[in-house]
Amino acid sequence: MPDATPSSLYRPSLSLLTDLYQLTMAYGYWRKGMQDREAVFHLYFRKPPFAGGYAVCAGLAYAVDWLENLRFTDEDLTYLRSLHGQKGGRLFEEGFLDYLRDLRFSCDVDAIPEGTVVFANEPLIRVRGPLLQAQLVETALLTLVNFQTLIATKAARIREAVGPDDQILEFGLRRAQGFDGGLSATRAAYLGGADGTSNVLAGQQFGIPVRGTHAHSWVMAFEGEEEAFEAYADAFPDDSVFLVDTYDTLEGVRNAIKVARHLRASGHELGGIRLDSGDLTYLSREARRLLDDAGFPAVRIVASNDLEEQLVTALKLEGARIDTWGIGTKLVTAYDQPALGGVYKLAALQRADGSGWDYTVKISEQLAKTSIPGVLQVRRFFNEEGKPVADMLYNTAEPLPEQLTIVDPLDPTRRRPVKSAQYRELLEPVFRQGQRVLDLPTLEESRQKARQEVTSLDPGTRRFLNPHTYPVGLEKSLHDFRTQLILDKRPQRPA
Ligand SMILES: Nc1ncnc2c1ncn2[C@@H]1O[C@H](COP(=O)(O)OP(=O)(O)OP(=O)(O)O)[C@@H](O)[C@H]1O
Ligand SMILES: O=P(O)(O)OC[C@H]1O[C@H](OP(=O)(O)OP(=O)(O)O)[C@H](O)[C@@H]1O
Ligand SMILES: O=C(O)c1cccnc1
Repeated sequence: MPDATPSSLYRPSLSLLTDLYQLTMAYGYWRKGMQDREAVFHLYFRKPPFAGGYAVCAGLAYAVDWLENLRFTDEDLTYLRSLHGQKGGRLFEEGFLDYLRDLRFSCDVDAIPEGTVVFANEPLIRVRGPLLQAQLVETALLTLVNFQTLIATKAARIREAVGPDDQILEFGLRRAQGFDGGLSATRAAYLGGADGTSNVLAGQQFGIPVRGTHAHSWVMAFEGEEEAFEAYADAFPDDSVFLVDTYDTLEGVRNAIKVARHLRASGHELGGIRLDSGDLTYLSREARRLLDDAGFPAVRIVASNDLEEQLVTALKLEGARIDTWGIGTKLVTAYDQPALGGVYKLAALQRADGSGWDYTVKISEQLAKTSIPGVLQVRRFFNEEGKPVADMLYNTAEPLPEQLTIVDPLDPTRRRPVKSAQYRELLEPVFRQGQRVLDLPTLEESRQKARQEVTSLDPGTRRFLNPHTYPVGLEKSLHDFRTQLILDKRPQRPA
């Protein structure tokens, strides 16, 4: 059994970061000579997370990196060579491993940029290219995009709850789903709206500002609380935030004020105090009063303790005086919905004789789960004020009619003729024949985009409770075509 340590997991090749069935299907396509049939797949989710009205897409930078580095190394191939089936025979023949050794990603990829607000059924990524390759990348794309989109959305909701001015610090690493869960969650949390993190590796890797206070153990390691605060202030005279709740919170605030006076006498100012238990509304109000009365109105109040967006909303409504929100577990684990159910579905396959597309559809008993055929693009329409009003999915391989009508895929009687002249195509070219054609935005740019996109939404779509469903529909000729395809594929059983 090879030893795997965190550092050995970050390896030159992550091409085996996939489900076995992607490789068995690849082998099967190769044996059948189908590997180069052109195919189109879409990655999308069917419901925004957290019963919300939107999601903030994230993870594309990781996905692009994974695709650019897709290579089967000798080490990967040695492992694949060692795999055997139930009866002891080798799973993959040598010729296939040679094929994998020479494989170079050659698909076209179009994607919605990180930080964009997205809705159910919209392809976040479209992969078009040789069937074997377009299928092979499914699992990695899903694992990278599903998780980061989930966490970026959670962070955006927390930003909505705290408002534009307070600071959000992400403190989740210790409770994250493993070490990469921690690292990618920090990135996505920052993209979605956090201002900083306690995660030092994320600071180094992504340039996210690192921030922090100290633990209860710091106070417990000294004779008394005041002595502990003095010692911390001595080490960080301009960067101290004292955790005041180890023994008695308001007594802790008084001790913090004493040390703040000493700091001021030597030309420094206390940065803040942190509350980590008890009634955060009452304690923050009392702490604010004590600090203000003592002449320290600029000392910030940080609060932590299992916070999430609903609790933050409640604390705000109760009149809590909190300036910085330290949020860990419930942000980085997306506690109330730990997975986004994004899927990756085949939508079109070039005919064997190369004479055009055969469109494909996965039928389900639930209409919401029936896939959408085509080579899809998402067009977002805006009103005169530049606010998004509706999104339309359409098939780029077919001509568009003059007059556009959007049909709700779940209720085809709900239709909207398109009036707005302003629109944007959401999917942008990222790879052409395996070569990257897009310079990715910086994390900072994606973060700013996320905020601007969320604030451009209607308040009804932004609210937490029973949000308004933003209109996303199929262009009518796509809807008609899909309906006919479903009728053709579904067995017509006699009553
Ligand atoms: N004013 C408030 N309104 C609603 N919930 C609050 C309020 N103040 C704190 N909470 C939340 O109540 C929960 C319980 O907090 P509390 O400090 O009583 O328990 P605890 O975390 O077990 O404390 P300790 O860390 O001392 O063991 C936490 O999730 C906290 O964020
Ligand atoms: O509550 P979260 O949103 O997950 O935020 C992170 C929590 O992690 C720390 O607690 P922990 O008890 O691990 O250590 P401590 O001694 O520093 O409080 C910190 O005090 C927060 O309460
Ligand atoms: O710096 C902090 O206050 C911190 C860091 C990690 C977890 N909880 C708090």
